[in-house]
Amino acid sequence: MSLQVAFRRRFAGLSLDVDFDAPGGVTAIYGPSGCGKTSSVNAVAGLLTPDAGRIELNGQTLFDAGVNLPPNRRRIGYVFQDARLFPHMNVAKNLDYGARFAPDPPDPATRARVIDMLGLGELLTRRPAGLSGGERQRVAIGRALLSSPQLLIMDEPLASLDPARKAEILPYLTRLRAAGGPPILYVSHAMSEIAALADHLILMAEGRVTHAGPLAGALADPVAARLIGGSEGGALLPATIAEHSADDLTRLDTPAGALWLPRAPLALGEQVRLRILAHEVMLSGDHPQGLSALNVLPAQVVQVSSGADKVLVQLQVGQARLLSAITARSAQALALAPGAPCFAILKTVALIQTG
Ligand SMILES: Nc1ncnc2c1ncn2[C@@H]1O[C@H](COP(=O)(O)OP(=O)(O)OP(=O)(O)O)[C@@H](O)[C@H]1O
Repeated sequence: MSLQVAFRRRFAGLSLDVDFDAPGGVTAIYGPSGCGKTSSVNAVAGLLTPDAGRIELNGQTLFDAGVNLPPNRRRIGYVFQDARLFPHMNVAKNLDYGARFAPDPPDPATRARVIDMLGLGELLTRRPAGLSGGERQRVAIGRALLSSPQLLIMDEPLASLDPARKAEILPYLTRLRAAGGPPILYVSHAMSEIAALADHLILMAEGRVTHAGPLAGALADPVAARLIGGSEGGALLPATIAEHSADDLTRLDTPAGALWLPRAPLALGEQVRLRILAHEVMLSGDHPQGLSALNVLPAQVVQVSSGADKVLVQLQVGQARLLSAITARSAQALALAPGAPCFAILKTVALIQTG
């Protein structure tokens, strides 16, 4: 898949000047409220007409001077924050409504696979009013998938759900990604969702793209981490479940080396992601002794980035880049400079299931 987006649109309160490419997989769009995320995906879907620009999907021009393909001819599935199901139709009919717009409607096996993947089999005869918010969102995702889209847009699909429902539905989205579903443009305020799902990250602020690139690289990059803000920066590593030990620990093989976590109820060989937030990584000049931390890794400083609050230190650890957030006082005491050897002490490592 290739999506190229470049457009301008002036509103009374904001001028949008958006330019990004989405190469395939899941591309997350992240940024503060009102920065133009929804407007950007609406321009791709054909729900917002730019003042000027060009939008191209898989070589087909969706928008350009003299071209403005209507939404129903763009072959884009859209999942909104609220499910927007037809209240008078049962789940099966809502799902099949999606297929009406497919130029090559899904065969019964594909329909059955989508129903199975989203756990909709038990719900087919129910009306939307009798479904939970999470169930309604699963139906909305199924309906969008059955329209055989070239691209799926999800705009804050979990935002209206409570934490329990969010946790329930996220595995369906990771499964969709793992099953090689259509490429997805995923708008979200929640970096935890993005860390579980996305391959690429687009950061926006005040109507513009401020960073675009692979997600893992952005999270471990001091400049992008500051744009993301808060305490969301830190490495995201692919990992494989490698060993369960007799003393209830699990070893994971990662590009940063082997890491030990409390026993994870996952099969050997399973692929997961690990999120190591910058403020969970301490640094030491020498190999620390007598520490309870399970994971202490030899590292080399790549760059030191001072900001208004913390100092962000990017580290090379094995084949991976990690980020550590420390105080200016600690950075000075450790005399950190590019190339300096040190030890990274990982206080917490979060395991994210991705399949
Ligand atoms: N139809 C419109 N008419 C006028 N202004 C609009 C319109 N649509 C969007 N805007 C302006 O564009 C800004 C960006 O809106 P948009 O919904 O794209 O932001 P967002 O990043 O998705 O925000 P949120 O995270 O709160 O959903 C809005 O604050 C508003 O000022």
